[in-house]
Amino acid sequence: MPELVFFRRGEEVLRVGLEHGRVVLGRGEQSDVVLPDPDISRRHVALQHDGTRCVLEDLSGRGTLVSGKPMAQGELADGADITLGQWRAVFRQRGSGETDSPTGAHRSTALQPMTRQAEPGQSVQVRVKQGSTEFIHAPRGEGFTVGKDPSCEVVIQDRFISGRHLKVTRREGLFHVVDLSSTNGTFLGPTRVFEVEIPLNTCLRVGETELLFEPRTALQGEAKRHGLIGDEPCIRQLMDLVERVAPSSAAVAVFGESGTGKELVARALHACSTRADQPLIPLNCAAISRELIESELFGHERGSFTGAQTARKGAFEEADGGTLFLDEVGELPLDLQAKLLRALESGEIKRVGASRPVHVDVRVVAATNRDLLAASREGKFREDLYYRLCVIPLTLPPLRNRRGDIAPLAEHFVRTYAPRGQAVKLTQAALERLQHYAWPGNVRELRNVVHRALLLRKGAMIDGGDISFEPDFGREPASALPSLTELPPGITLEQMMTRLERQIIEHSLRRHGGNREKVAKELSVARSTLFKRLKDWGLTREDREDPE
Ligand SMILES: Nc1ncnc2c1ncn2[C@@H]1O[C@H](COP(=O)(O)OP(=O)(O)OP(=O)(O)O)[C@@H](O)[C@H]1O
Repeated sequence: MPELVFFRRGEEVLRVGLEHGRVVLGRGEQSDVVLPDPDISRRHVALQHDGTRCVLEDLSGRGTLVSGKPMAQGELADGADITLGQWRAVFRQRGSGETDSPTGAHRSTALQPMTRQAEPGQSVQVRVKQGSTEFIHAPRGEGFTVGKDPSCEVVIQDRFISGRHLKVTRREGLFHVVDLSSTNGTFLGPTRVFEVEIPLNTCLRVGETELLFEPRTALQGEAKRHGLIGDEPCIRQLMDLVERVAPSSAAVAVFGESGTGKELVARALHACSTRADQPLIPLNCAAISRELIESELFGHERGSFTGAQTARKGAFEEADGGTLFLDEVGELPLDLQAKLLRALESGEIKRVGASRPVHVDVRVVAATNRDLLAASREGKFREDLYYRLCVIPLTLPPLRNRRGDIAPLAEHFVRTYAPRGQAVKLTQAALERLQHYAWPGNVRELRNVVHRALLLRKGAMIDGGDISFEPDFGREPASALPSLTELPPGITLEQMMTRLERQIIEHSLRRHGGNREKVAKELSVARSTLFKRLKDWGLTREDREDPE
């Protein structure tokens, strides 16, 4: 196909295929190819190709320079060099074949509309869209690279894009895009571009991915989309990182004290990834008995152990194509750690009792509130597994180190738990009480405190006096179980039962020095049930762990 190759400052910038029909070049937005240059007329020149000949028609009234001579109208020779302000366009009768989609006369290819430039200092973002999934990259600094390689600021898993595909630099309200010699090219509309300046609200295509440059929406809004509230710089940075690393398949380890939101981060990673329409399978390694954990992870064949009456898929197979969230990964027994490592390295798993392995495509996100490196020094966690899980480490700071998030989180939980139709508010005194507390159980504890205050409040608002904190487990002297008359009046039977259940469990935990195995045995409840209760009540801090 014939084509026009555009150069600026001696560099090839873009190619436009010339189909049959008329293509108008000019400064005005109505032109088929828009060239931002004050020396160019709104509609400067038209090219008409009839399949064999290409005829140029000057529309500027001043004549268009073709190979150094002004031309009003005439046939273009192969290699004719058209001067257009600071641009040059060379006509090639036989294109290089790289322009696989032409710029047609009736399909406006607005290469560089002059409108909607970003104001200096205006925050901008890039919306990365792949099919039904999308995520936001909020650039920091003046430039970023896009590609498959994890060293890029925007990492995209797309089989048609190169390791380092393109580079974007902000330049005077525009985005200067340079294709880094990618194999499959960078496209603006139907046109392959090599270097181009684009304004806001422009969409580039790389492989099967679209990059939309747009004004920044508040990150808080984006974070909220994944259920993560928080506007402290550490949380914004974390969300930024989540959005950057989500599209790759690299293993992510989320560190943080219990209740800081690790599972929420894992869900955000999944939601921002290209796997978002596939399952996210969470598995709590601490809540499953040692006997069952292998089968929960890898599945089992029928009859492989007593009680295995049917074959069953494990979490790895369930998560095939999606994400496996391994919560409390530090609790995994050593023999299972070896099997997990093998599965991660080979991409294959073997069901319990199976003779053959099966291939799985799973992205693993692990979370822990333990110092896994310290655990590996003590021989409790395999160091090689640590490095395999921790390709990208993310750390959630405890709530006491991001006090700016306490009020928005508390208000969020009030909205979540308030009776339908009631707009309950926290008074200043209540907010102050919340602000001055240490939050050993982090956001989960804040959630519980707010929920309790909402249930037990005396007035329409939640006041300082309605706030009560969880008893500091471990330091509270062992006490006998309370009598029912000590329970506050006006709460439902279900709430009373929950409260009583909690007190019984706490009491038992105290007596057994926090050993959950013993508590589960004494109260005849499954370890997983006990763990779930403790988690719901924010009682799973590391300092409350079983002394193993
Ligand atoms: N930033 C946040 N915004 C909104 N809700 C949050 C946030 N962080 C945590 N939560 C809420 O707090 C509770 C605990 O969060 P989550 O289960 O993700 O913590 P975790 O770190 O995984 O805890 P654990 O280590 O005990 O498993 C959940 O109800 C979660 O929705």
